[in-house]
Amino acid sequence: MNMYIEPANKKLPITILTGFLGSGKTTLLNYILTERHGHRIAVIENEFGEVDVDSDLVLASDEEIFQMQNGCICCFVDVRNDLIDVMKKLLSHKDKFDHIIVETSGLADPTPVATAFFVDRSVAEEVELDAVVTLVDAMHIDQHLYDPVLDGSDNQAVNQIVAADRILVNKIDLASEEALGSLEGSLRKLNQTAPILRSTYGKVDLSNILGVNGFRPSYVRERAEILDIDMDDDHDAHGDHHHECHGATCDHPDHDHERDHGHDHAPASGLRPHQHDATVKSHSFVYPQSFDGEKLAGFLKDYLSEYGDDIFRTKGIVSVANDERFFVLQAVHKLVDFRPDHSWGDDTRKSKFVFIGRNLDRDGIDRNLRACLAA
Ligand SMILES: Nc1nc2c(ncn2[C@@H]2O[C@H](COP(=O)(O)OP(=O)(O)OP(=O)(O)O)[C@@H](O)[C@H]2O)c(=O)[nH]1
Repeated sequence: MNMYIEPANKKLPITILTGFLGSGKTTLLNYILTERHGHRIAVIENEFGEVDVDSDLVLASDEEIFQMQNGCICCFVDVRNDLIDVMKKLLSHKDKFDHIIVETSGLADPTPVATAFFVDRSVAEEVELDAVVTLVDAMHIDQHLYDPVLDGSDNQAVNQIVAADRILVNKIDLASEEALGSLEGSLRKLNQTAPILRSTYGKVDLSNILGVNGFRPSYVRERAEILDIDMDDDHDAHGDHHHECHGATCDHPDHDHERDHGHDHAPASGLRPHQHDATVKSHSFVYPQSFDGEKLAGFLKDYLSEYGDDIFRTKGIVSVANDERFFVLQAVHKLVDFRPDHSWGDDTRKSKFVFIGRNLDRDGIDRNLRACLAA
């Protein structure tokens, strides 16, 4: 049985626009919709706390805007099902646009929203996640990141930053250079890989946040960049091209096994020091060998269905034996999307995985991954 999804011809890229309440999502969206950028965009908006689902598809110039207002998109299964229905409607006349933006409510956790696209197979085959773009209010974010009320419970402001592929620090007109520097330092501790951009009223070079997979020489690199996986051969400097990761036992100096998404930063706001999920970590694994694709797909599915509550995101670029194409892994909690992409071309074949979450068993993951290497 084929356990991974074969690629359809051309997939519609989806950008998930997230950010805490009032961070400037609608402002950015309006900027995107009025800017000439060559994309024809359909928008799905999810406002928090409104009553009705507006099932009309509203056409606004070249763009299509669809409002979902019956609850928070990340909290209610019904709303996520609505999202799939909306998506199917959009896909039924996809000739009219080439990009979809989903604006989540300010209290949403973007990961369940991203997950929703993988749930429905017919939708999953037609769309792909371009990027999770998280807006940060340069002036107010501290009070949410260090919210003492949330001590010990889920903090959506933190989750939004952790899940980001691009972070846009907005409202820089309201913050000093010093405060921005310190904020960016805090953001870096939460998310070590997403590029951090700055804006006022959402004005940003849109090529940095939309269609970020376009126009790069190496397709492998491009996909890796979207997934924020560093595919650079760190080991060149050491003449160690074939270094294998041994998880916890690996002592390679350049190896990025454990990125600490936890943080005990001193709050700029003067609130008492607060620990956000010091338990959230990321581990990466790199292997020069190719994998048995079926085995790996089976392992990922089983492992994430068992531990996916704690594992927020899993990403990877994978070399599969006897297949010219590199495979892209993108999982959100328990839902796994693992599929072939383009040919490796001139790029060196190697596999790299990133696991982000709590209570990660690095040795166990390493052992299990190794068991899926091609014979
Ligand atoms: N000074 C300043 N104000 C901004 C900037 N960007 C947005 N705003 C203002 O911030 C407020 C909130 O912006 P929105 O775009 O509505 O924020 P949002 O993220 O969509 O808010 P929610 O829908 O509540 O989640 C509005 O009054 C904007 O005009 C900025 O760069 N500088």
